[in-house]
Amino acid sequence: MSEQRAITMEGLTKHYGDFVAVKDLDLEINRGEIFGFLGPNGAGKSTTIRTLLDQIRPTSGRARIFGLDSHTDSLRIRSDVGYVPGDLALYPKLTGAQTLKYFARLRGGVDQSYVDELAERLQADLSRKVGEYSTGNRQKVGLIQAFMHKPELLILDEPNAGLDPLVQQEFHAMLREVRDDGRTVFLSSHTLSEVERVANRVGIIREGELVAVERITDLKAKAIRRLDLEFAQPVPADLFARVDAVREATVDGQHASIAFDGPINPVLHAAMGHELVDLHTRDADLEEIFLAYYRTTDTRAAGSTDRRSGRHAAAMEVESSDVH
Ligand SMILES: Nc1ncnc2c1ncn2[C@@H]1O[C@H](COP(=O)(O)OP(=O)(O)OP(=O)(O)O)[C@@H](O)[C@H]1O
Repeated sequence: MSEQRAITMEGLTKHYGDFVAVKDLDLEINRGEIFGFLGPNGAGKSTTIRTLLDQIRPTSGRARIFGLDSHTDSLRIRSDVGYVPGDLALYPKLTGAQTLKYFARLRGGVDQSYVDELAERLQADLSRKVGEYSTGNRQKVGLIQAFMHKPELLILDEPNAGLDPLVQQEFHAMLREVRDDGRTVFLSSHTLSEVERVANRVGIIREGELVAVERITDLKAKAIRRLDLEFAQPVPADLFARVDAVREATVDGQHASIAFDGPINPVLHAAMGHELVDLHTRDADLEEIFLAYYRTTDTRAAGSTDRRSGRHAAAMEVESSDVH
């Protein structure tokens, strides 16, 4: 267990027939970090995770957890991992408490007082039958079973589903405690706002390919910013069309709204010669950065024959309406 890498993926690839769900993933997750694994629905997050856990076999490439092969050493690995699947299925006739006792037995026993503490922190009602639970309550049972043996690595596939904001805050506090303990969290999500509060680094996966791996702070430094300008007179619609830094510009009469990266100077330079009445800048949040990554790659993919392009564009539209 001296291995410093919690997870190593080398050329990890998974085909379903001739469909490429995950393509050539190279990624290293260090011990003691919270890593956000981000991508829209269908990007390949769950497939990657299920490969890590040896629930499915890679078509090529390999994954290691604490230096151990995810396939040949899967039994040894399991005792050090806590996992919440994206499609958590529990026995509907057992109560939450019975369910957790069952999982605890499978683990060879856990500290019951810690289970009680987790249940209290997440405000989980364990007395009722799981079949009667809301999504959020079921998710809480999933989280407790993942945390209860204090694993070295937590692999959480979209764990926030159905949790109300207060419980989410508590859950984030629990994740930070895991990290402060030197343990590791691999957290998949389709919304950046969910991970930006807790993650040290994020990897962005799109159509099975890793398109970026960044420290959260670097991602913010690269951030696209927004500039809103109000002019005294209407300005030409293509005023910012030739400015490299401009990623997106909406010019409507006397108003312009610009998304840009890098220094502000070239943008202001383009505006010169027109009388400015007001100017307002703001940092884009990570959701916008996330969408920008997708916009760039979507443009590149335009005209490609990838049968999934249209579907992913649609998925991102739903996401953007969620965040704007
Ligand atoms: N058993 C399977 N057979 C065929 N295709 C599959 C199978 N499992 C997943 N896929 C496809 O692989 C792609 C990646 O799916 P995956 O579940 O890994 O995505 P995801 O990023 O976890 O998305 P979601 O958030 O929707 O779960 C999807 O297009 C999905 O339809």
